[in-house]
Amino acid sequence: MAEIEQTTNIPIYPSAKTVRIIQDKFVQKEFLISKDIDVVPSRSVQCVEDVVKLGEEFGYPMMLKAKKLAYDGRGNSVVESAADVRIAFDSLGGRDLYVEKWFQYTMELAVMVVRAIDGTIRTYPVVETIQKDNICHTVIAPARIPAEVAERAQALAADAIRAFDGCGAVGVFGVEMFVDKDMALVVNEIAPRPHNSGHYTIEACYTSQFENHLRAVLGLPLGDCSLKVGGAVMVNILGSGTSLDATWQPFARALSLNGASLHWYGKSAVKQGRKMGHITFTAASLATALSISEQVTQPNSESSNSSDSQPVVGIIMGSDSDLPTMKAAAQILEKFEVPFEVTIVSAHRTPARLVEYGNTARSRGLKVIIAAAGGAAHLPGMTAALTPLPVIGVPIPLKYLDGVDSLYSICQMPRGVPVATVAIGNSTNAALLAIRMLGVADDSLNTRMENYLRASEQEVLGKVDKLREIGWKAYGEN
Ligand SMILES: Nc1cncn1[C@@H]1O[C@H](COP(=O)(O)O)[C@@H](O)[C@H]1O
Repeated sequence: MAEIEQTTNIPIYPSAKTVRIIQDKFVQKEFLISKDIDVVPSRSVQCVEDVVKLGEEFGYPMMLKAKKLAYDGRGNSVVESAADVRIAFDSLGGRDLYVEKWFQYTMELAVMVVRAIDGTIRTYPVVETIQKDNICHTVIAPARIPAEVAERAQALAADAIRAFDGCGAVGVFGVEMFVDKDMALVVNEIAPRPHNSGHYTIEACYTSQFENHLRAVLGLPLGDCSLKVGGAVMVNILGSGTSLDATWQPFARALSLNGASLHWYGKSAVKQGRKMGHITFTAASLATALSISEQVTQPNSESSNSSDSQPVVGIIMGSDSDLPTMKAAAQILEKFEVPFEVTIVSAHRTPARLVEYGNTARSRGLKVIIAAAGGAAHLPGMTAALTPLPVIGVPIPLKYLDGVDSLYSICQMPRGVPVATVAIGNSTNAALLAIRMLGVADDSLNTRMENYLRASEQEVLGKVDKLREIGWKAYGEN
């Protein structure tokens, strides 16, 4: 921060300098451990050899992290084994790095802490943070943990910030921690600033993290950090592809909900996975706040009020000439009463439509995509590259090469972008696999799948009886 001439008695918070001091101190585990703070062990590294040496001490996997500008899954890399060290190191090349020991956690918690100039410390409630793809998706306040654990978490967060006494650390800090299977707590990261896991405080607490930050650095009395509602759920809204319409969908749904407060950040461009805003749901109880939030986050689930016919499986095919092969998939989904949509998307003839379909599939509520194409069958692979949803590829047999060309171009995907490929022309199996995937979150589908398996077993056993009864000659004439 540039030098600012101090014209009043209001102290000026040297944020950039403090951030630097704290960052440097925090990566030295000895600093916090010497103050009896339980932290995930971490150590600064300068070169590949340093990382390899720590691999021997910490064991693999380990996290390699950049000291600065590492957030939302960026600026860090998992080191699976000694063989991965160089790749991981080079991927973060040229930055100040540290290595963190792998920690097997059962839950992630966060506590916002505010420290006044005179050293007074206040803690906000303990919240649960739920990450997907290394980005925080949901913050639940208060965390669904026993009171005794919450007390320990607040005390640990306060102690962690107290450890920086003497560094000029004033203002708001986000303390993130892991919970292990025995409910032990260790500090994972400290963000020396107002934090995403504290955004819920705007609507849910008497004094928001932002107001308390200002109060702290201006030397004013700190405000009340406690909840003024029964519960709050903060949901981050991430860019859905580059589509403003698709990204806006959760806001459109939240506009009609009581207890939903919308924050759109007004960023100039929508980018896939970028935080574009957040919505905080508050209510007299956490259960109610959660169920309101589900009307935005899971608009197709039973707990929300939306219609049952919202498609969860998308069947796409390169041409209408693929429909005779794909009919069987539609019939299976109909039989299992799984809502689905069918449309034509060609990777080569309608590339822009493919990008739009892939980028918006998830936000439109689809859970699985079945993609069919023949010949140079790039549709399934390109779709899998655009969406995190599972994609099942159906190779269509054409006049030449009997579908082997389609099979190879669908299943031979590069590492990192999987397509589950079924047998040539077997769209029935594609639909059955999609239903099994949906069964992970809907047990009634598993029951229906068991019945389906039993019915096909009975069908074969019936044939066995008939063959035995009438003999192979008569059976063959039937
Ligand atoms: N690979 C590809 C890209 N766009 C269409 N196709 C495929 O080309 C085949 C022949 O399409 P058509 O019958 O329309 O000529 C179809 O199997 C269709 O999936």
